[in-house]
Amino acid sequence: MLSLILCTVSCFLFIWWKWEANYRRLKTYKLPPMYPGLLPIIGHAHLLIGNTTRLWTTVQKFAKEALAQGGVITAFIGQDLYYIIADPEDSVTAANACLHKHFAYDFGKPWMGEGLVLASGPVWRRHRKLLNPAFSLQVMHSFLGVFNAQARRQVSHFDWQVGKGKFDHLTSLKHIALETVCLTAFGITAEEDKDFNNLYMAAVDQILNIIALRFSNVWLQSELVYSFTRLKKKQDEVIKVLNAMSTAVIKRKKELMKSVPRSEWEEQRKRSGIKCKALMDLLLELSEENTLTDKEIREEVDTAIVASYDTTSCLLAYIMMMLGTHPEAQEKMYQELQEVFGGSDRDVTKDDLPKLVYTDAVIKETLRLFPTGPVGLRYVDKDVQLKNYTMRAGSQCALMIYGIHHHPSWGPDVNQFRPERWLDPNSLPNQNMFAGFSIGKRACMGRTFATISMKTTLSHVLRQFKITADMNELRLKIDFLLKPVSGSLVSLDRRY
Ligand code: HEM
Repeated sequence: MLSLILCTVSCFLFIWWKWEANYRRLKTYKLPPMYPGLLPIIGHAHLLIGNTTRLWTTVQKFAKEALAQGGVITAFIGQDLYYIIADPEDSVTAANACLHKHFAYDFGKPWMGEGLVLASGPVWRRHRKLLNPAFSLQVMHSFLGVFNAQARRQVSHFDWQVGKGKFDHLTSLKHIALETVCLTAFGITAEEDKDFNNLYMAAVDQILNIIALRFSNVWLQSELVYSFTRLKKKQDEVIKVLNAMSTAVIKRKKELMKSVPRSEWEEQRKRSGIKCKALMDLLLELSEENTLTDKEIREEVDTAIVASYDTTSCLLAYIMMMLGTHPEAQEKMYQELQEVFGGSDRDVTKDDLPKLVYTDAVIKETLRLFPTGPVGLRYVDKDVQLKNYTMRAGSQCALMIYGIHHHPSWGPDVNQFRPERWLDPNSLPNQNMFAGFSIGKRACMGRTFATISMKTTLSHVLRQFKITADMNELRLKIDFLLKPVSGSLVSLDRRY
């Protein structure tokens, strides 16, 4: 017993000594101000422990402190030094210099492997270049037929709720968004088994929650400790469901391609209006050429599904709630739609898209206040010079997108929902101030996809319904993405 106590005390003293030595070494550099509440050994980790609602509160506090201290602060999580950056210029510098993702992204690798969001180094560079053509404006415009059809399906889902009071509109938005990515990026009809889709979407929610919990509860970061937990068992179950989706998508696409000769397939694609290769066609072509392995294809399919449907549906939910809370903004948007569509319920065309200026402002303003990806975490693999500090190689950095969006340069009404601020580009602070689709070389590849599909959905929904909501009811958490815990409720009345 005595030897066990002695052993535990010695281990503790050794860890403490190591932590102190590391801390004293780093303090010899000119560091940005330290966030209050530093404790020996664990640093600021105690502020992150708990559920992911608490994590969201802590992230907001870190961002506000960074802004109060001139844009950059530091914190320790265990031994790791973090540069927490809310200064827009420094964020761009850091985002472009540090292309390596933080180790927390590895927690998602049993699911998405080296897919674009998680990959680093040469794999990321190669895949980004290979997949880039699938996100061109031409490809996105060719999806407009599907976006319109899906927006009409969304309207018919919402029809059931008219006049019935508040309902949770996120579930329906998610279903339609999942179908949309299958129809566009993968060129297949979505899984018709509703139960399977529900199971899949629940599994996505669970895995994102698990990843966030592993980051915030630091003892779970050790693979050894984690392997003995119930959370790990849950993860294994959930991953089986997640992989079943990408396997089904690839299988269905391959069957579809086999059922018709190649020449006819190409002809069909031309007839469907898709002139360049959509993501799945490109992936399968790269597989035929042996440029990508089957495993890499599955990982990119997993990545594209979740990167697209979960983000766009959450943002659409926030936008509808914002419009429901701000009837004057909703009325302005409705007036714009009346002007562009001349009072008809016709489909959105590519010529309409640039005319939807106020709609675009509503999307950006909501994303500014509710950034779907509120923080980007990166590994600092070399010394990086910021405006006033040098980030040291071997440390970590947090790009505080939420902080950038609340920077004082936005003006005294920074916390208010005011889409009008986007209407005069000259009155906007510089372009680095908007980081809703992230910033720098690793910014979102699906920005155009997301913007066109959301504009199309909103154009159809707003022409049909008047929305009422109360944004104060919304409770948020960071499950990797900024997600509602509860209260994503709206009520709908028909316009006519
Ligand atoms: C409202 C919708 C969307 C928002 C707000 C959004 C936001 C973001 C953000 C913040 C990142 C950086 C993530 C990080 O560094 O951790 C990102 C990356 C990414 N997004 Fe999106 N996204 C959206 C929709 C989409 C869609 C529709 C697609 C695909 C069809 C997509 C594909 C990607 C990919 C592939 C990356 C990784 C890029 C890289 O690391 O090189 N996103 N997105």
